[in-house]
Amino acid sequence: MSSTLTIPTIDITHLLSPDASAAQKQQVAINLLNAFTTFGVFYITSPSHPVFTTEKTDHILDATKRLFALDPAEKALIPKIQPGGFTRGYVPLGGESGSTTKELKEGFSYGYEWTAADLEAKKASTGLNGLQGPNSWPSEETLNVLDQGHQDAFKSTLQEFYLGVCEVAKELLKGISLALALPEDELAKYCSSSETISFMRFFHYLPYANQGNASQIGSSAHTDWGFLTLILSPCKTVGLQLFHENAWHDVPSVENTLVVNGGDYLSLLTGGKLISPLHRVVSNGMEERYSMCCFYYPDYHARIPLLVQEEFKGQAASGNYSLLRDQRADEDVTQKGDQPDAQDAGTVATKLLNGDINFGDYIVSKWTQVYRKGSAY
Ligand SMILES: O=C(O)CCC(=O)C(=O)O
Ligand SMILES: [Fe+2]
Repeated sequence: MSSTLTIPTIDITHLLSPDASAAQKQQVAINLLNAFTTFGVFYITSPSHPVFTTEKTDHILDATKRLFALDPAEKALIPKIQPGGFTRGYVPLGGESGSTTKELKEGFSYGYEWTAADLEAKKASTGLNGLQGPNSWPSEETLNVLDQGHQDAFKSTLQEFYLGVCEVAKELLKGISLALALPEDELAKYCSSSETISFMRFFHYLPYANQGNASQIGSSAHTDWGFLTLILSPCKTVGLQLFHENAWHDVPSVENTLVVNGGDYLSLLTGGKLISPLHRVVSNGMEERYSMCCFYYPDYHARIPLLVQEEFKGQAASGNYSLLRDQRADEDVTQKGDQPDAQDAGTVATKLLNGDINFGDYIVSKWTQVYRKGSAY
């Protein structure tokens, strides 16, 4: 059973506007704090920003549908994601999971588009970190198929959308900093190159009824690992659900908004004050669902100290974050005591908060836990 909660929609225009007064920004911060401490999930909007317009949403949904509607043989030619945190390319059905449940979804993962010159310059200077690199686009031939008869080219539509969502995330950081009684640019200090390691995932959740599979799970119950997740959810069909007060609740699609949820790292840094919510995706059996999820990270080398003074009980104290749990598949867990990186949640939390490990190195090690070779179910 699930029901719908009244999850707030927060207009963040005052965070985006250079003319907004301190009082106006503070009001947005209060709304963010309420939503973050009650649910950990909320909707944001700002009519003045292109990401929230019906026109752009329609273009993105159309591009997403075109991609997943490709001929299976053509789809199979798109490079597949590889293990490790740097995930770019096609995610086949069953290619990745946070649990042993077969998740009925396929995906496509992309991020920052480097120019060839910038990529070479970066390699020659500091080198690429473990979350940076070129995208894995479909071949030119497939891109031509995707673009046929459409005004907006597939690749540029996706690139523009990714940068737009990263921009919104960065502005949102101002409101979150204020919500934590910090200077408005505090969190942005740790996110100067976020867009080069954050990434977007387009998901296509398959209706289970015609898959010969009774599982309703599109994405198993989990918390997100990072900082902020921003989701465009343009399909009216049931899908995203939030676990709140011991029950699952639908997080329905709301036009011209993005769904935002906090990630484990942000929650950990606030001693659990900002909730990293447990959520999942279910299918109603008959209808497809598409979503576009941006996983917004702080800088790879970020070592962020605890951001709050007060002690909070609850989520942080329980250590119940996916980020801190060993999620290797059950079959591997029997051996995990032998693994050099097996550590309990409390130890990992302390290391992250003390700055003994940086965000990026830890995330890279986490990603290897959810990768499945091919469709190994
Ligand atoms: O598709 C969605 O709405 C959410 C997916 C999700 O929670 C995830 O991939 O972490
Ligand atoms: Fe998630």
